[in-house]
Amino acid sequence: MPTVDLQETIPLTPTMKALFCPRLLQEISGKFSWRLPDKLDHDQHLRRVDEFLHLIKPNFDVLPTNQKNSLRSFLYLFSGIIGSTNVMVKSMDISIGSELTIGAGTGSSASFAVCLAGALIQLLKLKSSHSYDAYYDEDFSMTEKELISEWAYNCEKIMHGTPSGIDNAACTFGSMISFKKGHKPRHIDTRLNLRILLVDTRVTRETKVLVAKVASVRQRNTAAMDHILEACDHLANTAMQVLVKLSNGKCDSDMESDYQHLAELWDMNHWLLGAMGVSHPALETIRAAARARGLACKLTGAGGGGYAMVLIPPSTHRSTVDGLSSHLLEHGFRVTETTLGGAGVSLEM
Ligand SMILES: Nc1ncnc2c1ncn2[C@@H]1O[C@H](COP(=O)(O)OP(=O)(O)OP(=O)(O)O)[C@@H](O)[C@H]1O
Ligand SMILES: C[C@@](O)(CCO)CC(=O)[O-]
Repeated sequence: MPTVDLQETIPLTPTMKALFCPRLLQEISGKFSWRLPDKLDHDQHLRRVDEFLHLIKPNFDVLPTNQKNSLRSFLYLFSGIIGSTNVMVKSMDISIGSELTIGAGTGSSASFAVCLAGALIQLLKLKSSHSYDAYYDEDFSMTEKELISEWAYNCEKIMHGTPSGIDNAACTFGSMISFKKGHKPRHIDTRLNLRILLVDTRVTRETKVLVAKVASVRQRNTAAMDHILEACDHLANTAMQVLVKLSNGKCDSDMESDYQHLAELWDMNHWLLGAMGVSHPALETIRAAARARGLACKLTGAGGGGYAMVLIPPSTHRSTVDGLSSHLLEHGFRVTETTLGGAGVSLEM
């Protein structure tokens, strides 16, 4: 795992002895299957993983949090998925890379877990198929994607404590999704080329810590915070309507006003997040530079540093985007021009 500067050799037979055959939740009988990630006794399985890691790595507690969580998630998924089958596993090399900055609000933990769960499920498919070619070119089915997302959600619990499930859903299904905790993600078919500047503040932070901070602000100011959260919900719903309109729109002048409306919602969302206490001086510096050029800018993920996103409507002059990028680069930020709505989990073999 070069991204977290970790190279480990994990003994296979002791892993199988200690962690294979995960248990179902107490109230459910039968044998655990990798097809039922939500029925796994998460706490018990994670406890076994932690005990095993302390056994094979006596210095486990002094490792950096990044490395600890990556190892815990890896063993959790490997034993949870492969260890619930009678597929024979042999020694293997697994290497996981990423282009994302870790702990910066672009869901690197979910993307890591989604890729790993996808790879392990594909390995199971290849191992349990009689013909090696049977699954060679096939991508994941919708049911498989749902399982990948659920496994990744379990890993997010290891990383974040109380994740909503939005990051694993976005990483798995790609495109754009409408998401509310506890509900199935809804796919929005926008066919939009929504351009953004993704700006890395280079201020690292931990999502778990920020989420806990918001929870404590809410505990002291419950009614006010609930109104802010409700306002965020309204903004998101309106933004979705605007995105759908933009995706179907044909008339340029309508499009321009829809983009302006989206920019307004973009800024309002940032201000509400700021009221919850998750902005940062570096994010405000980036926002000021974007504002000076008439562009909307908001924080992403849990805030507190990490990334800002500047919306670039199609009418924006190239010189405006280049001027903003140079300005931000000169101030030590990293800038990537990209579009929103990637492909989701997919196989390349
Ligand atoms: N390529 C990778 N290899 C190994 N571990 C990774 C990799 N990418 C992410 N991780 C794990 O994910 C953790 C980062 O999770 P964290 O939630 O703090 O950041 P994030 O997911 O980038 O931010 P956010 O959840 O706010 O979008 C790291 O501590 C590490 O354990
Ligand atoms: C900050 C948060 O909304 C996303 C982190 O990328 C937390 C969550 O939804 O679990």
